[in-house]
Amino acid sequence: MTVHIGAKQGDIAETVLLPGDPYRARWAAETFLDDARLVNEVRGMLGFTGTWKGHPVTIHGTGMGMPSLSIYVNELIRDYGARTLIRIGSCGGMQDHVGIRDIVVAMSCTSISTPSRGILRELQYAPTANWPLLRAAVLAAERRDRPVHVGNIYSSDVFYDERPDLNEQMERHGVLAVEMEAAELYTLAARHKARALAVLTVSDHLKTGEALPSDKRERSFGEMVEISLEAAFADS
Ligand SMILES: O=P(O)(O)O[C@H]1O[C@H](CO)[C@@H](O)[C@H]1O
Ligand SMILES: O=c1cc[nH]c(=O)[nH]1
Repeated sequence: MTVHIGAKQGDIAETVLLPGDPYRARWAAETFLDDARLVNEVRGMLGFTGTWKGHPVTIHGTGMGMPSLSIYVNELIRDYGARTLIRIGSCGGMQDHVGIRDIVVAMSCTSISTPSRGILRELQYAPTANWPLLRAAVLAAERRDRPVHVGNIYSSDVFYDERPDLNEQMERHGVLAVEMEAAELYTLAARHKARALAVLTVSDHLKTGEALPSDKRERSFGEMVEISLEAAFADS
């Protein structure tokens, strides 16, 4: 047990899928895993462990924003031995060609700041996906009949953004979508020699104002879960 995770040693799999929403963790575990059992509910942050095609998998919520994700990912890696960590999140489209419900696979993450800023200081570190996971996820996504976009995303500290000028520059420089966790996930994984990826589904669009309701964010988006599971075990 850790301060924030009540699971016993051995209750967490080496492969962990990480939605921001703990109820999406429950939905994904019930939908995609066999023999899923609750392994954490400290502070209502639900984590489940089961198997997918015989492989042990944990699906654990991170909460919203990089400080919250940092707590769970630090404990999952350092105390429970997680080695492959894939964020399954929602995001806001920032380009005209990125549509609602499209899949975005994050190759790299732009940010203003992350919790690691304190140690990276003046370094403009570029949080980057694990290449074998990225390649496997893109191949898995391309096998489906749904648009997939691969590239740079923006990991923001805020949902209610007040800097349209920055969004304009990011759109101009090809940033595909905005979310709030992946940059710190990639940074922590690099620091601890683990593998990380973010597979996202577009739930909102910054340019058109479209937005899916909360129940769709919690209980749909199955393709990003399947793509993530296929990518995690592509080499096994
Ligand atoms: O759907 P999740 O995974 O929570 O991800 C996105 O949704 C939340 C904001 O509504 C932020 O956590 C953002 O990154
Ligand atoms: O617009 C959005 C949608 C999802 N998540 C975000 O952080 N922003």
